[in-house]
Amino acid sequence: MAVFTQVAEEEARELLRRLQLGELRELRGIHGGIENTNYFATTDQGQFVLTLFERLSPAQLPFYLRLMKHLALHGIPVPEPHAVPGQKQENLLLEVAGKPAAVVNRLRGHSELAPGARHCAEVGAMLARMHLAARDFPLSQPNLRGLAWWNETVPVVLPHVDPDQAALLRSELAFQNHVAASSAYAALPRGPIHADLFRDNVMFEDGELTGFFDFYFAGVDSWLFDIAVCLNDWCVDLPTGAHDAARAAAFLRAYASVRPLASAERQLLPAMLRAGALRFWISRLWDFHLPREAALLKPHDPSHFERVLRQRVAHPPALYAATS
Ligand SMILES: Nc1ncnc2c1ncn2[C@@H]1O[C@H](COP(=O)(O)OP(=O)(O)OP(=O)(O)O)[C@@H](O)[C@H]1O
Ligand SMILES: N[C@@H](CCO)C(=O)O
Repeated sequence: MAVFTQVAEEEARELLRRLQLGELRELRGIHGGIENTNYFATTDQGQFVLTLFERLSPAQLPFYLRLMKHLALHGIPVPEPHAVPGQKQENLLLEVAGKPAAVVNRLRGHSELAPGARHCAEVGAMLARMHLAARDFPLSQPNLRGLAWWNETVPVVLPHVDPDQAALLRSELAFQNHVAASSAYAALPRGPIHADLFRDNVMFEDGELTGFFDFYFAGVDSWLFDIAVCLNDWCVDLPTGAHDAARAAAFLRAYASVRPLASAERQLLPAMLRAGALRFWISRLWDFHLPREAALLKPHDPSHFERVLRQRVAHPPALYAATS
């Protein structure tokens, strides 16, 4: 369940009035997600989502909320956060029940958990549009689950894994540090990325993409890393983690039709697929073995991304044809 903090209807009604989003008709807790408290709020003007941030530091939130606003204003379908009219429009962070909070538009549709090549192509094309639309976003915050975090966290999870897994974590981390020091890596185009665009963070309605959401791992990093995170989720078979060449080609062709990949990106794609798998293997190991507040977390299976990483190392996919 994902209502960690109860919100009184009266408080939600008052807030929606202040935001000039209409008169509350229904407030319903959302039973999904493990990080934040979420409610669907329906008013006589539309459908919104009220999120109370349970864990994220208020210092990090303006980057996420203003990025969503920026993307929405540039025509990318993402939940648009609302500010109180008359106050500074960049002030999107609200307070509800003593917690930092936001009110955003509700996206239509549902997540496509068994995507085909057409869904992957839609996500690829929209991801490229999103990268381009975020180029002039003025705030900067690093990807807080990037290389520095992997270097910090691998030693923390090593005591919890077997010797074979420890050897793979150590060697892959060394490989990624080596890649990050290369001139090709320095040449990768960068900007704000979603960094967690899995199947459950995208909505479709009648086969059409209606939006990307859950931007709370976004940060500035290489665009290629975002592509790799998507390929590792949208274009692998669950639960084996095996690469699906048709879906990957559809994704990459659609992405490259909006923004052709640079030569450094084509060169580093296999390495970045390994990086994307390593990132989620580490975070899942961390959540599994070192739960922060056990009651709030139902950790994802870490072994899935161990399998994806082993596959990426053993069989670097030949994806280049789709990218040029
Ligand atoms: N803007 C939105 N429009 C439509 N549905 C939304 C929106 N935001 C959240 N939801 C719904 O609420 C559910 C939970 O949201 P979300 O996945 O962001 O949870 P979380 O706890 O914040 O994060 P996590 O996915 O990391 O557990 C989503 O699966 C989705 O069904
Ligand atoms: N997408 C992440 C969860 C964090 O939102 C995972 O599958 O491990």
